[in-house]
Amino acid sequence: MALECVAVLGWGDSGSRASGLVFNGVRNSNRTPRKCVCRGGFSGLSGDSVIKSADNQNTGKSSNVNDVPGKLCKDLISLPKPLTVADFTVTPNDGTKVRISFKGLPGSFSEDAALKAYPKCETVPCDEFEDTFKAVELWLADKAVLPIENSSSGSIHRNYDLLLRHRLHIVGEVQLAANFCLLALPGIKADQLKRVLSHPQALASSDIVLTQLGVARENVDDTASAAQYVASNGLRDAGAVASARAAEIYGLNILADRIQDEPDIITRFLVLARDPIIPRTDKLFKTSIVFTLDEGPGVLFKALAVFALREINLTKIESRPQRKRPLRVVDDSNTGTAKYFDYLFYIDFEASMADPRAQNALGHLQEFATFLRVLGCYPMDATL
Ligand SMILES: O=C(O)C(=O)Cc1ccccc1
Repeated sequence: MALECVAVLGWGDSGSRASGLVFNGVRNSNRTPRKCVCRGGFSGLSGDSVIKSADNQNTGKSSNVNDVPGKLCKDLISLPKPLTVADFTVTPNDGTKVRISFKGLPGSFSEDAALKAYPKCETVPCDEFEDTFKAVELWLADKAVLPIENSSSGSIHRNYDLLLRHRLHIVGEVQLAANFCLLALPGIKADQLKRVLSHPQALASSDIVLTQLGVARENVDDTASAAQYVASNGLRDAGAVASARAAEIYGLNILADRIQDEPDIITRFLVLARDPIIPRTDKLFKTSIVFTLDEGPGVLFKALAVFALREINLTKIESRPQRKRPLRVVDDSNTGTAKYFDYLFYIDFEASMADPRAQNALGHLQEFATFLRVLGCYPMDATL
């Protein structure tokens, strides 16, 4: 079992700032990777400089790393190395695999999304969306991949609610064009199928082909579970809508490929992590926020204006009722008492938090929003 880690990280040269930032993290070094305890200012110092300052602290004398005897030198080399930008990159450079949690069985489209983002990752299948969050929170996984919206059926509302309930940060997005295949046991032909199992969204997106076949549709949790169920129960009258990778994993045949009604059905997934990434301006970044507003005419207009005024493009807006406080009671002496739904607004906008326009827009929004949280700032997926 790895040790729990607390690292105190120095940013820039200021000691006061350095001592202010405490986070839990995994430090990669060129020794056996493990969670480690690192304390001290790492600000802009080379490894040698750190060795020197440690030596100076012990002896009170000035020394040069080249002068120290072999034994001491060896001990010093085994000291933790200063954190570098590489420690914050998505893929460890020592060959260890990033562990990514996803909902579903191996072969599901969510696993495809994880593999698209991190081709060498180790995937961690989970039963429920909530478990993918917990896996990261409990250090069983480094990141979670979560579908958030789909070009044919829209937002996955439950996952918006989970983003708010948990404290993970959005660190990336993945857009995946799913290729839905009709799978069956080897030797079975399409006209022998009486029913087809899959995730409801895959069944809905393959409506034309399934209607032509005249089969009954059965919902299951994810596309790969459908394939696994047909294979492990040896079902000769049942097919599954799933990926080509699921066919390979569960030993099924592909009877038809690209059976979706529209040629491109895109699912957008979010990548979540315990720590946020450092926003940059040298490539396209997106920021996701959630906020609440007071009741009143034009308040949403005013909220959207903070972005329009700074020419910041919005890519998504979603509203969800506030579960804990669903109704707002408004008393008006003229019109009486009214009850309104109280909403959370989720917005994605095309700007990095390192961009002053984004900072000013959020500063402006904060002046009248009753609650505001930045869910993450992350590079846009421009691969499709
Ligand atoms: O069921 C799956 O394989 C999933 O990952 C959910 C899903 C279903 C259909 C399209 C994209 C994601």
